[in-house]
Amino acid sequence: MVVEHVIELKNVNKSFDRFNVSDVKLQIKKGFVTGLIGSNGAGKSTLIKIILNLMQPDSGEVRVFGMDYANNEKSIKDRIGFVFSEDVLYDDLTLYDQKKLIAPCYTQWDHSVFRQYCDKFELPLKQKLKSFSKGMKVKATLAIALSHHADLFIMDEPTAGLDPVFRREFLDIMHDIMLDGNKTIVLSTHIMSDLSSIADFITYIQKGRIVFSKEMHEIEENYAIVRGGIELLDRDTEQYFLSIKKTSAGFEALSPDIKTVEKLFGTEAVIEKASLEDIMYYLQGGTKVAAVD
Ligand SMILES: Nc1ncnc2c1ncn2[C@@H]1O[C@H](COP(=O)(O)OP(=O)(O)OP(=O)(O)O)[C@@H](O)[C@H]1O
Repeated sequence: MVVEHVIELKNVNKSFDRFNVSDVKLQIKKGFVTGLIGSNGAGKSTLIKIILNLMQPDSGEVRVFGMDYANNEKSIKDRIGFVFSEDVLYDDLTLYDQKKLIAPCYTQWDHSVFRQYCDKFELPLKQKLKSFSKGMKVKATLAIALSHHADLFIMDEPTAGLDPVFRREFLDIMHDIMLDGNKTIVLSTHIMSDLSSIADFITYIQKGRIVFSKEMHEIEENYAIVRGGIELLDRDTEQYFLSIKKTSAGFEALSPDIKTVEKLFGTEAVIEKASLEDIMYYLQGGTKVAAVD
């Protein structure tokens, strides 16, 4: 069976006292990098925990590699490399001992790959993990994630706490992984520039709901910020915007369709391509005037 979608979530719901993940439908394509974006508390980590079966949904279906966790947990986890920015290692162990504990959990653990990454990342194997800096701990988790020939990498803010030089190195490693053609990466991050360089798809989460999942190039080519005088806005023109902010000088608005707004406003408005940051900013703050597909 060829599994085109490495991860598939159907109508997933999860309720906490003050937060709900609502009716999440998500398909992650094999062989691509998907970036999960959303503001603090939007639900990215919760979704990642659900995908990894570290948290169970109240309802809905989660399939990874076409399989469910109820019957295939071990074989699914065997093929996933995960990285969290949170501490997931045992502080009282050395990295060497931590590795000895983890290696048997994976059928394809590769000692030589682990050694290579420890050398590359300059990680001391015989030092207790509590003496590692935050960045060193992330690198250690990354070395582990990369050492068992995983097919799917799931990373929750992997570059948080990493210096700019290593962040670039991290992106190079991600590029190298993707050269294989069969690997898939899902990563959540607040660093939009990282995504512009590696993400093929962007899934945007807001208040526990998926607002959109789109191809990166589609976003880059079509989304626009439009600035102009308030007289340009009326019921007809407003329908081309997802969000409008009115200011004393006029309006600023987000459109998902640069060609149409260019035709509509010509030189009367200033029209620029929108960045991912722009899109998040406007979708969160402006007056919402249309549904995002
Ligand atoms: N176990 C839990 N019990 C109660 N509430 C929870 C639990 N886990 C997460 N939440 C709540 O769910 C919401 C979403 O949290 P989550 O960590 O998924 O967001 P996030 O998008 O990853 O945020 P950030 O970018 O700040 O890391 C928050 O309001 C959080 O308080």
